[in-house]
Amino acid sequence: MIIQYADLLTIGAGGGAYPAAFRLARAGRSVVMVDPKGVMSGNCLYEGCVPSKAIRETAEIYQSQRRFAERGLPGTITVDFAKIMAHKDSIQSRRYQQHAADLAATPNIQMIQGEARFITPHEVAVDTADGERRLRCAQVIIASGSDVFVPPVPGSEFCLTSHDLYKPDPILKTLPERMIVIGGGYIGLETATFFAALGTRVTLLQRGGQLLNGMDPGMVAVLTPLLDPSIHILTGIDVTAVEVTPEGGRRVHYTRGEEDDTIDGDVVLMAVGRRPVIPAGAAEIGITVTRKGVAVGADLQTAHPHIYACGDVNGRVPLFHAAVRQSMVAAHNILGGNIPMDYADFRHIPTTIFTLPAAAYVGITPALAEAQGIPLQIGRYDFEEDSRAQILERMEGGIQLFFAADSLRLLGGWVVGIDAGALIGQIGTAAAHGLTAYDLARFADQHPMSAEGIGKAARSLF
Ligand SMILES: Cc1cc2nc3c(=O)[nH]c(=O)nc-3n(C[C@H](O)[C@H](O)[C@H](O)COP(=O)(O)OP(=O)(O)OC[C@H]3O[C@@H](n4cnc5c(N)ncnc54)[C@H](O)[C@@H]3O)c2cc1C
Ligand SMILES: NC(=O)c1ccc[n+]([C@@H]2O[C@H](COP(=O)([O-])OP(=O)(O)OC[C@H]3O[C@@H](n4cnc5c(N)ncnc54)[C@H](O)[C@@H]3O)[C@@H](O)[C@H]2O)c1
Repeated sequence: MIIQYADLLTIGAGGGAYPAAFRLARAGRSVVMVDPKGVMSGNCLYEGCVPSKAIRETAEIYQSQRRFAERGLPGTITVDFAKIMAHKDSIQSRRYQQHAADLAATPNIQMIQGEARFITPHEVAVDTADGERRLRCAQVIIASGSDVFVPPVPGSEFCLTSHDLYKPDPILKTLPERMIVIGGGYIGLETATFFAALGTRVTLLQRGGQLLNGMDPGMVAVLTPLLDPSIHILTGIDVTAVEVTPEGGRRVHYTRGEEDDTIDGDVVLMAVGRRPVIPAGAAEIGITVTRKGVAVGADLQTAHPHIYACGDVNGRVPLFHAAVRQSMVAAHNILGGNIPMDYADFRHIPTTIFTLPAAAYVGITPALAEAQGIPLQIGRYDFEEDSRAQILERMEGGIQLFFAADSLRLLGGWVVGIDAGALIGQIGTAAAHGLTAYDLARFADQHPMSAEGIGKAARSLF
């Protein structure tokens, strides 16, 4: 057993861990990152954001080409699924090389491939291929992230998960003719639209009455009719079993209201949520763990002020950029001697559902405003009248901005349609920094870019 000392040890090496690791290493602290993957970036690069969006962008280019077949780009592009997946894999491997170079170029920081568990609040054991290592640590950041949740449905082992689909060298090798998606959240709905765009016949089974459970029903109502009508969406579904058919396909058994029914597909994607990954020993050393994950406040400290929990593991806002910002907050508070000097702003984190088309939101939207009794003034801009949307032949959707009725301060917004993921960042920055409808209305954003719609939405109030 080797005993090593570290000023900071991170459990995990994803977005919740490495920004703090690099910040502290640059400040001269000795840092050790532990992750069974042995590489940086966690699940975002391994099986999440980057690989899924690599497939999305390819599917969108394919859609665009077909839209422009009658607008000067005749001819047929065909789908070579193996090459699409190879492109995805090559981006993952390029980014891993980039991260390895960053790591090699930074002094004071070491990566250990292994799984960490707590022995005491200041001692962590790491199980590696070569046996156990022990580290004494002044500070710890728990950033062990989240993992696919597979419900206890008989036959769920016959389903694919996002891990199987998006990991390097994924299990799915050919484009399925028929895909059944269980779950109409981020992963289920995004993946359904990517595969439908590539030519798969997709059926999506959602438990509740609304897709994208928990998101503003007004935004979901704008998005839903814009989704590919070939996607067969069934809501109010309770999946009861999955089985393999004699032909080697999959049959999903479900109940809807009083009725039992089945549906057949070539593959089934199980996408009903993720669960936090809690390192062994955490609860035993006094860290509070709830169903959502490790309990933390906006300072990211756990019950032990020298132990922080950042990213998906705390269940606050399970998105990559949220994890990165939390990691930086933890780094600042460590540098401040565990007396908080920085806090995460959980209210202004932009969220994009990268469906085709996409929807994005930030801050306070009408459903939340109503629940909190906040009167709103709403600024609207319709992409029907937008020059870039017309150029791209993508005039569906638009921008809505939500202002406090008394001060016209921007509280939030949503975008459905073109450039949603880019526009929501600009809206989020404005809301986080207290800009008003007057500020947005007077800013000369670029023409002909969709961002000029933000100023136009603000000017719709005057
Ligand atoms: C299919 C999919 C698509 C997504 N798309 C987006 C997107 O477009 N945009 C977005 O913002 N977010 C997206 N997300 C979410 C995003 O991936 C996460 O929010 C982000 O990865 C969280 O970072 P993290 O560092 O908290 O955790 P993770 O990325 O989960 O990293 C945690 C790491 O900890 C390691 N670990 C676990 N236990 C231990 C242990 N005991 N010891 C040592 N190491 C351990 C794991 O191996 C893992 O590498 C997506 C997720 C999925 C699954
Ligand atoms: N664009 C992005 O930023 C992005 C993309 C993908 C994933 N993510 C992250 O990954 C997390 C997990 O995504 P997810 O889609 O797995 O979870 P989710 O919580 O977003 O959605 C799960 C959906 O499955 C439904 N469901 C639950 N049980 C069901 C059942 N038995 N039968 C049918 N439907 C059922 C729920 O009603 C819900 O709509 C997200 O919370 C998000 O943090 C983010």
